[in-house]
Amino acid sequence: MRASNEHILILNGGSSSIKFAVYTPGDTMERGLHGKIDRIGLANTTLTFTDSVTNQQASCPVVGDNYSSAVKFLAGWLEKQPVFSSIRAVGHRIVHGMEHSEPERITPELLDELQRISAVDPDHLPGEIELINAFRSRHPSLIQIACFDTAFHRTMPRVAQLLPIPRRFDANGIRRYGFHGISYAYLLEELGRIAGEEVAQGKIVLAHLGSGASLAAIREGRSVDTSMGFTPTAGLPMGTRPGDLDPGVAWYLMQSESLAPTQFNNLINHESGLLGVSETSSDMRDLLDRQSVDIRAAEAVALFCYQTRKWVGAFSAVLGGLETLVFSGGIGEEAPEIRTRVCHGLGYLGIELDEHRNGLNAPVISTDSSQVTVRVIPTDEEKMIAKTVGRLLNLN
Ligand SMILES: Nc1ncnc2c1ncn2[C@@H]1O[C@H](COP(=O)(O)OP(=O)(O)O)[C@@H](O)[C@H]1O
Ligand SMILES: CC(=O)OP(=O)(O)O
Ligand SMILES: [Mg+2]
Repeated sequence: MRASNEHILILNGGSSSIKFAVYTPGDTMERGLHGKIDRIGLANTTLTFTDSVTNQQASCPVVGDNYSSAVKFLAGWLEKQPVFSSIRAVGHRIVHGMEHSEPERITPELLDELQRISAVDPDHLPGEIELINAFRSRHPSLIQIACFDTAFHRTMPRVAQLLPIPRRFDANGIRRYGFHGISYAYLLEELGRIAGEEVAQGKIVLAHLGSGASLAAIREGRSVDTSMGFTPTAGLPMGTRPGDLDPGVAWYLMQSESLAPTQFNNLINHESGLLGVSETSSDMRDLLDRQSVDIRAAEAVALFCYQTRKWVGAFSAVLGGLETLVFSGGIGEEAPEIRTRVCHGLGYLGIELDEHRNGLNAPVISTDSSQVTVRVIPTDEEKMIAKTVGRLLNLN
């Protein structure tokens, strides 16, 4: 039998942030100390956390200006927290897992493999590997578990995975994988809990609209397609990533601007999307504030809404109809104007928003007579990982 004071630490290593949360395993999966380091690589990198006892927020400056220093700082800071001595396992969000379809205990072999494939997602994997190594070297007895963002989409039919490039590349694993799978798994579970299993087995589009943004088409509880592909730069425009880009643009820029591969990688991970088009910010809040006075901000917002609407339409075709549309992620959960503009003109699909409900970020934002139920469900990747780790270690 497990000791009642055991805890699980969850780490979600993003491209410019690291989120963390401590959970008590069990039916309720109670969250204790949690927080994040954000603005990694920028000035004023800060660790903010919520004290689980007082429920008060505090913050401290992070020493150093890159991902490695943020990882070291976080590991050192967590070790000093009283709860750390009762941490039994660490669960990691690993954004790219290629063929891995299940969560796995992190072994030296798995680490080697992640290292080998880290070039496929240079924006997430190297940082996530550093996080694993930091805890492995400082606390070798801690169990570490990898939960892959790609795993949820392993059910996609072959036609949704194939890339239309020479066949030999597919043999090397160069195909569409899709991401945000931990979030999608959580949203689907929540949908079943809130609306019932019959709804969760229906024709669903899940829209995870955060700094990274994607949509997934779900039927009978399984992913049948998603907007991201071989890497998280594909699909719709995001904070700093372009989404789908005419492949000829890559070659043209390499010629005309003498862009080196690393510069191109930087362009598609850090300089494009909302930031690239607006020339001011990757943050949707800033752009919504500025759109009436700055045409560049207005165009960035319009492009985001237009492309997201296109993906909803495409996925309704993939599913042969649509019954439920779910908005999630920072933008999906908090921006009524974006939801209105995404749904604009989708009446032909049976989508009818109730603007009052939408303005309140209500759980259901469609009208009672809408054929498609449109919902807002806050996602919780950390909780989903905690549940998985608890289940794997028989702690729940
Ligand atoms: N009230 C809001 N209105 C519009 N956009 C918002 C609001 N709150 C958060 N966002 C946007 O959500 C995005 C971040 O989403 P989030 O899911 O937190 O991202 P991450 O991928 O970093 O976890 C940012 O573009 C931010 O501007
Ligand atoms: C997959 C992905 O884009 O993740 P994030 O939104 O955390 O950057
Ligand atoms: Mg995210």
